[in-house]
Amino acid sequence: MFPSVASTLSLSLLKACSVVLLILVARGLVLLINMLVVAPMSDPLKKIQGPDGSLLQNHFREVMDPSISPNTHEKWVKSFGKTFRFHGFGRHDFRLLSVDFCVMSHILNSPIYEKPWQTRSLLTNLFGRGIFAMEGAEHKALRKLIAPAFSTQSIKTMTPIFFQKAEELRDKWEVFASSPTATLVEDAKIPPLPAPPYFPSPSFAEAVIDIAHWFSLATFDVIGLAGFDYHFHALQCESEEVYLAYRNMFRIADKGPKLRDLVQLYFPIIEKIFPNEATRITNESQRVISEAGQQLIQSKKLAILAEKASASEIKEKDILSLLIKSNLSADISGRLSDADLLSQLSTFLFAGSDSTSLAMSWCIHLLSLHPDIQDRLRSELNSLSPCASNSSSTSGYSAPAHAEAIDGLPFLDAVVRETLRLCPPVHGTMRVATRDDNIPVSSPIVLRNGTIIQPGETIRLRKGSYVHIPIEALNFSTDIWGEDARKFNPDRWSSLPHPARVPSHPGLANLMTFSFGPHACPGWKFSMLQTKIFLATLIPHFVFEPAADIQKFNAILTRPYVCDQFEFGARLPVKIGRVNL
Ligand code: HEM
Repeated sequence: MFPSVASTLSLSLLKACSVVLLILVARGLVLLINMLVVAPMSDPLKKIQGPDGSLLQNHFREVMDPSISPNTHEKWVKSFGKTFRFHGFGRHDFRLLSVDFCVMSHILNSPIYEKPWQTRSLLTNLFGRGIFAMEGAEHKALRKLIAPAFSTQSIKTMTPIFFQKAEELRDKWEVFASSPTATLVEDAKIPPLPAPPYFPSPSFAEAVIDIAHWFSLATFDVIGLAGFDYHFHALQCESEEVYLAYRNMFRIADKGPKLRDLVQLYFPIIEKIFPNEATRITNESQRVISEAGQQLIQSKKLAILAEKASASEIKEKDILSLLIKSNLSADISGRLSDADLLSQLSTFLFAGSDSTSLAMSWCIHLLSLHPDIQDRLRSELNSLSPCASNSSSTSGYSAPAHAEAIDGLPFLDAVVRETLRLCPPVHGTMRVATRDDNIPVSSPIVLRNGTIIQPGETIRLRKGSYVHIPIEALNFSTDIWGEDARKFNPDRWSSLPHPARVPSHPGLANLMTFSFGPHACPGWKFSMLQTKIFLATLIPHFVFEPAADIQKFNAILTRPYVCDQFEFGARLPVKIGRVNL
């Protein structure tokens, strides 16, 4: 009797399971059909022109790969106008792309648009839940909190740090430039480059250095000191633990997301159950960063509490101090936990160092390709004051005053802006609509059915639609910058064409490099001044020539690679020689 009850029970259970499974499969099918067929039919973006593709074709590469994106964007703008759609994960997935500033301004300033959860999740996996992952009131409060660290006054107080690190780097490079047998990089883990093509030049010793590597060390030290009042000494000790942890983590991230990474975004459990080599390296790097960060937070907390106890005025304006101070004073409910503080620290370490180091690397690269511009810049810097051109240290004169003089040099300013325009370290970003919206356009759009949307009228976007913010494409737009938009021409900044002069956002004319709106880069002034001070310290001492063909690769940031040597990772070798003083 019992076996038959048991078998009846198990039969019922089996039936119940089958029904549940059937319901799940049916529901999945309905969702799939809705996603692939029904929803796209009523998507307003379907009406807009854009490149077509086969069923599962995507246009991610055309949109985001800097080796083809400039030509593709230009071709699409010619064919479809300034605002069009492309395909994400297949023909059903319509996404908006626009080089119309009116459209971009609306999207970047409206609270309707947020970073997609996929972007936030990817960044959270690397840095924890820092500012990059925040939206709404929480994000606004944090921006307010850190604002004093990025004020003009605060940045002025950081200039001695910029000079100190620029001079340390100059002294390191002196050794290479005066030794014809200098090695490319001291880090033995990076395989040496094959012999570079020879560029005959009587002024040159045969030293070739990887400037991307060196700027990366120097800017890491700068953000440590300026952002957290902590000295990593990465420039002096390239095997500095936290720095290496970062580099290792980015050697993985720089390869770009693989299919497995995309699947893991939707099913994070896979990473936990089947960790691969990349996961293990990332976890180990995060462990090192976390340990160092926790120590830093604790000692900073103690220092601030001690200052509080002695009733002396707390003067520190570095990012970490500001976060901790506000934490100690805010009501308990609004306080950041130590884990939150750690995520912010990790985020700023990345945001503040890598992007600026890339800006400097691209700048030297462009100057090496344009010796005439390099010479003009050197002349301007030499005319400034002896401090800029000789090897004396910054001690003995006021760094902020000297920084102000450097900041005011017109050609240096033009060279830095032009580099940031032509080689934006952030190639593009993404937003998603959290509600239905109507977006105003300033340039006409011809819909697929021939209807024309006139300037001042709007296009409709549905909740959940993705928008690509094409930073590089806007920087390369011939409508904004003129016919020679893809040329390195710093002189354009002394007579900008009208569309580039009327800023659609505050900041650097219509340069998109730092984005704009509530998520715009808070570090742009910090980065510009730091770059200028480094150039003012290095250019009067060294001459640079190209050492290899370089290409851009974009994964989170746009980094330089030696053509056909992708496997060696990001690097930018240049020939370096001493200027005969
Ligand atoms: C050349 C150097 C830099 C470039 C090109 C750059 C570019 C950008 C861009 C494009 C964004 C907006 C991303 C988005 O909306 O999706 C951004 C955000 C941000 N940047 Fe920068 N950045 C640079 C330097 C810095 C520096 C030096 C710092 C800090 C010291 C910094 C801190 C941040 C932070 C915290 C955010 C997030 C802002 C938010 O979400 O509210 N950046 N940056």
